[in-house]
Amino acid sequence: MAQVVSAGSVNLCPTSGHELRKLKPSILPPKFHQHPRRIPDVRRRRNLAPAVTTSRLSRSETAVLPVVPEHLLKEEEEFQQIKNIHHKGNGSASVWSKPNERRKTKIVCTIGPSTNTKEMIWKLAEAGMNVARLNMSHGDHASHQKVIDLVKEYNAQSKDNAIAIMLDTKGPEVRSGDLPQAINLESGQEFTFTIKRGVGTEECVSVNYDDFVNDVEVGDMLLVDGGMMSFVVKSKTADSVKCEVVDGGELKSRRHLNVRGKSATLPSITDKDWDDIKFGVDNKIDFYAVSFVKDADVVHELKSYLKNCGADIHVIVKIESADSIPNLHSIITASDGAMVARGDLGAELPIEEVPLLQEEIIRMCRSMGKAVIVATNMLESMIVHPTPTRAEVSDIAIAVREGADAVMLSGETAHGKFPLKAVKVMHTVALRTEATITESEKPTNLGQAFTNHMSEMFAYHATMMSNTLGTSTVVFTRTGFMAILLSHYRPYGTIFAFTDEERVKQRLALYQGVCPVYMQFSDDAEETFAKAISYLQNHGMVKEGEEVALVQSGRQPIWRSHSTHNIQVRKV
Ligand SMILES: Nc1ncnc2c1ncn2[C@@H]1O[C@H](COP(=O)(O)OP(=O)(O)O)[C@@H](O)[C@H]1O
Ligand SMILES: C=C(OP(=O)(O)O)C(=O)O
Repeated sequence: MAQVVSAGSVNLCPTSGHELRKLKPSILPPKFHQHPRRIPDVRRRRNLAPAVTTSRLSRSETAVLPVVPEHLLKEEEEFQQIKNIHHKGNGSASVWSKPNERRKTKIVCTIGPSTNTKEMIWKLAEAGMNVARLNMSHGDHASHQKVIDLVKEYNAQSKDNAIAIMLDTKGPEVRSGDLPQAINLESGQEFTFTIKRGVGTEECVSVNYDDFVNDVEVGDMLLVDGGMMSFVVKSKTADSVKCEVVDGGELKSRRHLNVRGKSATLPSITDKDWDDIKFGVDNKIDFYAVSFVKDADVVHELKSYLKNCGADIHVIVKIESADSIPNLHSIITASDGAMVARGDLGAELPIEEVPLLQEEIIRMCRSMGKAVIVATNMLESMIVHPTPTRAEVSDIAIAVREGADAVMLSGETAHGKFPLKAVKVMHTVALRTEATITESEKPTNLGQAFTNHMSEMFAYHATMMSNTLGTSTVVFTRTGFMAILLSHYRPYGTIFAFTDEERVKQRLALYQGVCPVYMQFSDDAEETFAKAISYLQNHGMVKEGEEVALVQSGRQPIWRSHSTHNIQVRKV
């Protein structure tokens, strides 16, 4: 924690007094306008969903409008428009029953004591989980192995659904030690953190990081559990840090410990992480989520290790360290995607920076064609309550509107009381929000190099074509590359990605708008197209007479010797 955020261009945050790197001027989140309205009669008569109609307004428009007949009319128009968009996005929405096929934004679920059984994995998958996350900060290899085996078993027996597996490294995180039982700490009382092992009393608890005493200074603010409790450092000895409790609460075992404005001076990948990474290679998992990445070097190191092992595992960088912010661009460039890990991010940096960083990271990933996940506290209250707060619902809607590939559940599914309800809420909110998105920001640098990148040109034009006609897109891919590229253009319709690799099918489960399907390709392109279309028809994913945009391109186009790259419209 010796590296205070300091070098480079620094901006003194006037309200918090913390030193912050100057972020790019942020584009404020789009403003929404909610009419305090009655449900118009016409909607009631037609038995339409009594949903509040949201619409994008320019910033200059006023916030609240009185309800007059014109507005009711406009409201009905807006509602119809949304219905049409919904229809455009999902040509056959009415005949689909499975949540995963219609929702575009994916759901990552952390698996823990509440969900690590066969019954719960199956139920989570059916409720809408797309990615199972294993947090290596908890559990052991045997318990994670059991979950991996169960997810693979689910995938093997499920013909029309796939769950990706993400292994989240513990990283150089600083945690308090084990306690025989939770202790209550009152504001104003003294409390000590020590680097001595095995201490867990009412007055003092161990910290798992030997340089803790060297890294913190008198006056530093310590945050426990992402800021649920805070302490100010009063004095230090050779092995202990004496603090005063600022915001008290219940201290449980193995809680996160952050020092405001500082990152731990530890390597991003620790010995334990390398051990866990090898465990991931042995189990052919799909993604690593790498904790506390501070620069691109660590991503290069991991990628070259994976290459040497011949492992096809994608690397998602967790943006949670103060030190990562100045290196965001190079870190994301080196990776396959990023996770906005808001828990630690909001502890290392002032919390008011978190929404701005979330927007900036999503924008950056989108512009670079990388996956992006928004994580932590999304439905936190549902760990103990069966319904979410309205603020949590809004938080999910914002991440969806900002264009995240996926939203994540942590404690809600790992140790919460209502894991299935949490997934259902996330599913419903994402689906409802997606139906109101009229146009999404197009990737800025994708498509600029059309002359060099045939695939990008095809992805761009296939998207334009499917959006204009209101069709789904059907793509054939061996590596997943073309499906991922299409996903970054965010077509309104679903991307049905046919692949002859089970691993690729599983990985594509993370990507926004992609519905992966395993299918063996035949040597004949026409025969394969026909097989794919009849698969979609048989599964109720497209209807007879409907058009689909068919894409045959990518880095390794299939049937290249027989036919050229092409996009075409086919009638089912
Ligand atoms: N594999 C596991 N075994 C036991 N408990 C777990 C596991 N995964 C998660 N949890 C519990 O769920 C909580 C929330 O999960 P997560 O946000 O991933 O963890 P953390 O914030 O501790 O890194 C954890 O603090 C822990 O109590
Ligand atoms: C996702 C996060 O990481 P972890 O759950 O490992 O603390 C976070 O800090 O928000």
